[in-house]
Amino acid sequence: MNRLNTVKIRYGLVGANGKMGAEIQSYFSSLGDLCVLRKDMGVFEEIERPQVIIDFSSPDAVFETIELCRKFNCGLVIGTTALSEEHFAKLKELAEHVPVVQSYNFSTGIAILRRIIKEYASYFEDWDAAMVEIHHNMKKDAPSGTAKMLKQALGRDIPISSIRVGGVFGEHTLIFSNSGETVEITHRALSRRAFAIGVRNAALFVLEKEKGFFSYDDVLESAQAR
Ligand SMILES: NC(=O)C1=CN([C@@H]2O[C@H](COP(=O)(O)OP(=O)(O)OC[C@H]3O[C@@H](n4cnc5c(N)ncnc54)[C@H](OP(=O)(O)O)[C@@H]3O)[C@@H](O)[C@H]2O)C=CC1
Ligand SMILES: O=C(O)C1=N[C@H](C(=O)O)C[C@H](O)C1
Repeated sequence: MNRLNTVKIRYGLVGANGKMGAEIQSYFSSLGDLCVLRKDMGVFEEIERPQVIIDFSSPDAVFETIELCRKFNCGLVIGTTALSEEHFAKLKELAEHVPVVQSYNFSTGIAILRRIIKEYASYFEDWDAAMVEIHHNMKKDAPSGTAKMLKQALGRDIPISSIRVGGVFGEHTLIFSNSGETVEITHRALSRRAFAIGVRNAALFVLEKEKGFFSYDDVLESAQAR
């Protein structure tokens, strides 16, 4: 059996009643992990000290989440989007004491796409570029965190179109075009499980680190190095 699947994580969850909160609890429970702290709007249940806190909620919750990590002296995995510079500054302060993994997308496919973009962006230097991101109609922020992250990987400003429709879990298409041809690269999440798997990888990574600010790329690199 995979060694990592024998570890049972005792975790805290902020945004526990949300869509990602439900998916994380369902996936983590299937592997024997225990949710020992649950926080949501008007909800706070603490059973015992968590080894790691996971936050998929709202930017409004993040400062309190940081305080919780300080109180329990435990690491953080944060997927909440639309964070401000102040949020990042506070998360980095926290990372001086405990490990923090922050990513706007915990799917492996987006991590690969990001690497592809970084490596091949220069081939498209003279081409027009744009992005289209499609998400479910309950999503509060636009553009998506992933779109911002992919734009940063590309290293230039490009137009981003955001579409909110039905139950789409998350689609990102990067378009390169010149007068003669078009290249499109799409990533499509087929369920929220793709994110939950990455969140668990990140939680296991946090358990092995002392402190520091990490990306999901760091988590994947450390898994590849094993
Ligand atoms: N990094 C990644 O891989 C992914 C990131 N996300 C991001 O995760 C976040 C959550 O997404 P999703 O689960 O779809 O959203 P949901 O709205 O379904 O869930 C968020 C939950 O957090 C609660 N919440 C809101 N504000 C607070 C607060 N101040 N304190 C405690 N709880 C609060 C909400 O309560 P209420 O409904 O009452 O407001 C809700 O129950 C978003 O930022 C989203 O973009 C999503 C998927 C993947
Ligand atoms: O809110 C969502 O659903 C998602 N949010 C993240 C984002 O904003 O990029 C990741 C994923 O696309 C799903």
